[in-house]
Amino acid sequence: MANYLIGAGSSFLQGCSKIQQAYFLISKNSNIKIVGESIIYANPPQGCRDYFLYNNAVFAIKTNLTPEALLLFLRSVEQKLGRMRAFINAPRSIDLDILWCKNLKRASKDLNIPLNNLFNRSFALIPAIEAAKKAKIKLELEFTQAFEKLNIESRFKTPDQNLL
Ligand SMILES: Nc1ncnc2c1ncn2[C@@H]1O[C@H](COP(=O)(O)OP(=O)(O)OP(=O)(O)O)[C@@H](O)[C@H]1O
Ligand SMILES: Nc1nc2c(c(=O)[nH]1)N=C(CO)CN2
Repeated sequence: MANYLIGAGSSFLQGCSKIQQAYFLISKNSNIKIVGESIIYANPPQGCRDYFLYNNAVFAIKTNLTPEALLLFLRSVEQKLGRMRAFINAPRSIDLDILWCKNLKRASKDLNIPLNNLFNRSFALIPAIEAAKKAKIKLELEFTQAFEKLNIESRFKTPDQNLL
């Protein structure tokens, strides 16, 4: 069984519920065991010019599926939850990405592990570290080093803080 970290993001108003539904559908797959999860964060969009807040969370899982089979399964969950790909960075009901896998790397057009930009996207990195900690998964030093470079206060604002 391999340990993976799965990133979930939604830019819909009901983003939290999309992430909860994704969690539920993943937990129903008999080949996957969820072993930890982060809280659901509300973050300003990063790396794109959206106006709305995103919800983001990370699930730590154990599975025997190959990375390719896991990605196909995650795509099927996205479909079930109404994911459309109208254009690049289009508002998304749910985006599920393989962020990282213990002792495994991939670098092809269709699958990068760790996911490109994981280490400079605070919306993915912070919940990834949290989920791994809950699951007692030991992460590489690269995670701590990247975390220390983040300016967390300026990157994580709750909706209430944005009104100040
Ligand atoms: N680790 C990975 N997890 C998920 N998709 C990946 C991964 N590595 C490469 N991809 C590829 O990324 C492509 C784009 O995925 P998607 O449509 O979810 O993009 P996006 O959500 O618009 O952008 P982002 O990459 O920022 O999530 C897919 O075709 C997929 O094959
Ligand atoms: N905060 C946040 N920003 C983003 C996100 C996301 O999930 N959260 N996803 C993007 C495209 O994948 C682009 N920007």
